[in-house]
Amino acid sequence: MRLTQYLRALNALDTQGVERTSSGVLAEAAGVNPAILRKDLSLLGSYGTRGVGYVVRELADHISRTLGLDQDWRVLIVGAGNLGRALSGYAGFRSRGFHVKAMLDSDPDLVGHRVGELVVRDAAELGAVVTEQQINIAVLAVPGAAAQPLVDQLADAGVKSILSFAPHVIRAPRGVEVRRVDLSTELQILAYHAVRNDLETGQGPLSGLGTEA
Ligand SMILES: NC(=O)c1ccc[n+]([C@@H]2O[C@H](COP(=O)([O-])OP(=O)(O)OC[C@H]3O[C@@H](n4cnc5c(N)ncnc54)[C@H](O)[C@@H]3O)[C@@H](O)[C@H]2O)c1
Repeated sequence: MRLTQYLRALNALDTQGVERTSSGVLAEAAGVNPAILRKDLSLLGSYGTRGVGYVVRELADHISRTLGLDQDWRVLIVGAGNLGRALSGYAGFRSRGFHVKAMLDSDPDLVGHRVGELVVRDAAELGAVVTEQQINIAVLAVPGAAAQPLVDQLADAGVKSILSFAPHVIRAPRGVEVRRVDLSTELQILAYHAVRNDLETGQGPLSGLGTEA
């Protein structure tokens, strides 16, 4: 999504103390074509001023509002294993408006244990926790086979946005947005590009194979 790329670039400029920027600079920082950026921003109703450009903070706030990032997002993490614990401790969520409010696990040995500021609760309490903590986003950090039943339970409890790290394909219930993050696939894509690149530049272990089919 290009708006998130613009926002990341604007936040980086803001952190560097840059107050105004041009479409060319912003497009380069976001890694997109300047004409596309200008079109996207004009669709948002945000026109840069000729000779002045865009006011960095103002535009970042405008994009944040458009993306719903000015809201208070209350996050539930399901799965208090390696990944769930790592995610719950990530400070970058809070600074972007995502507040981890609860963590669940089905393992009785983990229930009741403290992870940072949270106490792991029993997965059987899912519905009650969603209501009590007014959860609007859930993150699944559970084994693949556990993901679909949890998505269905979360949907029944009223959660409409779910991010799953589980490797299984998930059927999203009606009205629920499920996004999957699959690091293994991303790594495979990266490996594929690295091999292609080596073949094309004549470097690397497979270079002797050439690029012809
Ligand atoms: N997508 C990625 O990039 C990526 C990267 C690492 C791990 N993963 C995936 O994330 C998941 C978690 O990985 P991990 O290393 O943290 O595993 P882990 O085994 O350390 O943790 C999984 C936790 O889920 C709990 N759990 C199992 N079923 C549950 C249920 N029904 N309700 C609540 N909790 C339940 C387990 O008790 C365990 O504590 C796995 O599916 C793994 O394949 C994905």
